Amino acid sequence: MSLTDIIEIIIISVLIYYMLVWIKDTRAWMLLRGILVILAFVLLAVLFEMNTIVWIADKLFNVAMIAVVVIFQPEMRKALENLGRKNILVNLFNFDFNKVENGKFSDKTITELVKACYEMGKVKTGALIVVEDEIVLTEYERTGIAVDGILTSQLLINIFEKNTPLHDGAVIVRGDRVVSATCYLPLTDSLSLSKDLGTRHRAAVGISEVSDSLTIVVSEETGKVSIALDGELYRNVDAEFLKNKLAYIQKREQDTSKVKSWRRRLKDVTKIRKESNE
Ligand SMILES: Nc1ncnc2c1ncn2[C@@H]1O[C@H](COP(=O)(O)OP(=O)(O)OP(=O)(O)O)[C@@H](O)[C@H]1O
Repeated sequence: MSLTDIIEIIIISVLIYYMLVWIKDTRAWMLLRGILVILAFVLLAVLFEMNTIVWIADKLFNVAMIAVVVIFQPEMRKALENLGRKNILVNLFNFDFNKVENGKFSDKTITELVKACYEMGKVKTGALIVVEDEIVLTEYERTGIAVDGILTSQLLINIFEKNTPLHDGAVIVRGDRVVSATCYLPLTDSLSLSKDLGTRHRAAVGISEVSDSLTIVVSEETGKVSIALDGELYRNVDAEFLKNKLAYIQKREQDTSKVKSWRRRLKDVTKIRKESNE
């Protein structure tokens, strides 16, 4: 056995491990159990030489593979997006062309967001605000009207004011700017979401399932503020909780851009050296 074989075994083991973890974390787990039942059935058919069943199973195999890809398209897409999001790829190939350098939002933006949400809650103005993280939401941004303005509580309150042209749909926030309003988001088909929640909350959970964004919902009915993050809905949160979650997203961005800031620091050092040489 050569060194290459050992490396190959390690790579395949790691890939199988990550695939099993992925299957366990998604709806694919149920599917895998279903497939195992069918495989056991086919195995029995082979053992007892039930040739017609074996022939049907053989013919259905290719169709089943295509069906799996179609059924799990959202999960596969998310898995690939997660792969592309990993620091190694992003930093090696600099794939995040759409991200502005130093694109994380400031503490001021957090304060303005929290202020706007609770002020809108007080007067029961409905709002849906998506705070983008690493995954760029261009395809959803395109469904709305471009705004590209610095985020302030006044701007958000103005956008969501009832009977104004921009109040319907979602606002997308990138860094310290509101990039787009009236955006249409994908709705979740989660059955675990409470029946008393309507499409605004479903849209918030929907976008959190397909991206790493944090979405804030202000209910028009109750004035309560909720957060959707990683497919979970945190209902009726207080200002402190919202602030902490936003700070967590802000820090997470800072963590992923460690290599960038390291590069920037390297550039600065080279610049200082050049200047001192001159
Ligand atoms: N797919 C979507 N993308 C973006 N915004 C949406 C989407 N679906 C609904 N909305 C927004 O939600 C509003 C309707 O909210 P609805 O009353 O159905 O939701 P809700 O979850 O009960 O919220 P609320 O508590 O505010 O009533 C729409 O007017 C629209 O602004």
